Amino acid sequence: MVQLQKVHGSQNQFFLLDQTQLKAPLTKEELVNLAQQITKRDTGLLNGADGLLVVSKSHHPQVLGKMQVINADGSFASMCGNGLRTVGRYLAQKYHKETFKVETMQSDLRVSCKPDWAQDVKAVSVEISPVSFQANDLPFTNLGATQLINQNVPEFAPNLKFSAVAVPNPHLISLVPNNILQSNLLEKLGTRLNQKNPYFPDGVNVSFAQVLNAHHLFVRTFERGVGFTNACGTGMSAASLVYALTYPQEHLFGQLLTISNPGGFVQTKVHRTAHSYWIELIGNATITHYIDVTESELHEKQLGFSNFKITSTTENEAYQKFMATHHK
Ligand SMILES: N[C@H](CCC[C@H](N)C(=O)O)C(=O)O
Repeated sequence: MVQLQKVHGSQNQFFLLDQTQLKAPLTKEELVNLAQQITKRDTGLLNGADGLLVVSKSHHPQVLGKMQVINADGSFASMCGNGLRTVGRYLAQKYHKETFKVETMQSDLRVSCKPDWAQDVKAVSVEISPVSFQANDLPFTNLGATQLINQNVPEFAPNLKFSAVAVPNPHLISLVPNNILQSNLLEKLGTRLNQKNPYFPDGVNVSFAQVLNAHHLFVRTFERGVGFTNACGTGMSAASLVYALTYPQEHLFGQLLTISNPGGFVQTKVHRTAHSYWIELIGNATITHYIDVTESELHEKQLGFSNFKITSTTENEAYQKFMATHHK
């Protein structure tokens, strides 16, 4: 038997599969097929999810495992902030370690377990990096510049300023007033920039961030390869960086920020390095279900989930209870 987990970070939901359990790891095609089917909100497993996190062996020193991220549409992503917290918790429990690195597409990232936020609400801190504002690192084109930091882009929306940053997956960020946050502009722009368009050939995660007070943002994200999610870890991290750069007089680097989202909240800390930046993302890593299935079923083309044996945890109730009393 093979055990999968259904997990969430700030209610950004994923299935997590540790491939090292398998005699024959799934091929790339089988992983994409599994991700596309299991995440479907109607016919998928447990009302679906936003993506599939695949854990496999890393050959890098001091690295406990490798994380691959597959969006609900089957596209691969170079990074997933909420997902990395749940993978971090998984590897911490598997190897009885508190602080270690996880290999991701572009770099080995630091992960450290934090004191529980509440009974049955585990918390993990992860490193979000590398960070780049260069057009060819997103990529973006046809915006008249090789960097986009707090610029007007009338083609996207009148009167808003936009920033484009790779962390390293691609993000388009705008700090907006509440009425814009509540409008359908984010859905229209997110949809448009994730279909064939002259600006983001590989698509882009689009986030609108509202400044609630000096150390508190609300961030909503339309994700590449998924659509709206309850939270986007890399989106909230990118928004924190853009916010710190936009208000240098607030001296926000190194300050603990609270980032609320439709699924709850996380904390971020933006760090400046000699040549760039990195962001610390701290938040819950919740396991809602354990799922036992035979290895052969995972290799099947047409997955039926009826034989998947589900065991629910009580962690989601604990998370909801914590958010009800702490949601900022
Ligand atoms: N949709 C993203 C990947 C998932 C990122 C998000 N769920 C997070 O927590 O960072 C992309 O295609 O770049």
